[in-house]
Amino acid sequence: MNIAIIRNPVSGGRSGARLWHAIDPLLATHLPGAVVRETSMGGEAGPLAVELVEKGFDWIIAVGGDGTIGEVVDGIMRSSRPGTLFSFLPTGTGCDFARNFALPPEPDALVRRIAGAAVRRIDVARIRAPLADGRTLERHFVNIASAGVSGEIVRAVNNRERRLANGSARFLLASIAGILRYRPQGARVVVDGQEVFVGPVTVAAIANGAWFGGGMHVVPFADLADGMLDVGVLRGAGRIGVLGILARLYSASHVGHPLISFHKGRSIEIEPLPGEALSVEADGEAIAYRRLSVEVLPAALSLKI
Ligand SMILES: Nc1ncnc2c1ncn2[C@@H]1O[C@H](COP(=O)(O)OP(=O)(O)OP(=O)(O)O)[C@@H](O)[C@H]1O
Repeated sequence: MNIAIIRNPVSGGRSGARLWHAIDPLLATHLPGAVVRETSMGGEAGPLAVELVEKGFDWIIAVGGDGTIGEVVDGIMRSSRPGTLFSFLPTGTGCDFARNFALPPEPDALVRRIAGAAVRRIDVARIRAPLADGRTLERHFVNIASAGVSGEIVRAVNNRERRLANGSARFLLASIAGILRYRPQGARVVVDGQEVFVGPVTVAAIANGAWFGGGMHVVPFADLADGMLDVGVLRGAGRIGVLGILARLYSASHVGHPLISFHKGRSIEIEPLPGEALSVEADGEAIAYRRLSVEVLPAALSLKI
């Protein structure tokens, strides 16, 4: 099998680099012949995945965080062979997608696990945004896309010049700061053509996986392989109330809170009401879209993990 590894060398900072140095010498034994390509800047992993698939590689392994995983999945989905095998070795900061799988933390066990894993099909989500010139912008995500304060938090977390902490602590600090600054925006949420909410929103998340924000179990019912997307909507609320809910997200004890509703569907729209603005992120990366128009692609990804 032709194996290509796409590595983001800056993912996870120093601990990501340490993990990679432990993984690298194991490749020759467990993934013989694997070609390693490193990104040299942000946004390169997706086009690199397309290039490698078109060159004939039939198994692409992402090494990085959620952003890199999402970009590589997007590349595979855009390629002419979207059924190409995909795996990942999580070396990122938040590693929220990896939380959906019980992966061993030790490098040797991790590489063995990937090498010997069976292939399973999981769902992928596709965002579509119409452009003024009539074209449609498309991007896939595999874990969660969201709109609201989470979009602002992701922008702060990914700002490499202003980092106060590492790992999940960085998400928590950015979340507290983001919530204290945020004013809920008016939005409309539509699930399979039915309007499920209109009004001020703090966060609306469209989930394929169950975790975001460095360990927040935000949509705990989300199932990667059910052919559906789960939606969690946290309505506009006072800052202290939202900080209280933030504390509950890690243990999923926010479920049942009167300000939160959950929905399930195949096609989801989250759009700002006139005069309002939503910050949007997908797989932990800020994206320039102002609304989310998402559909599920059931069993689209051949995941070997
Ligand atoms: N060579 C590079 N130099 C600088 N930035 C890069 C490079 N390669 C990728 N990037 C960018 O690095 C960012 C972070 O990547 P990634 O999500 O993989 O790691 P992370 O942020 O540490 O982990 P997580 O998303 O799990 O919290 C992405 O925006 C990606 O586009």
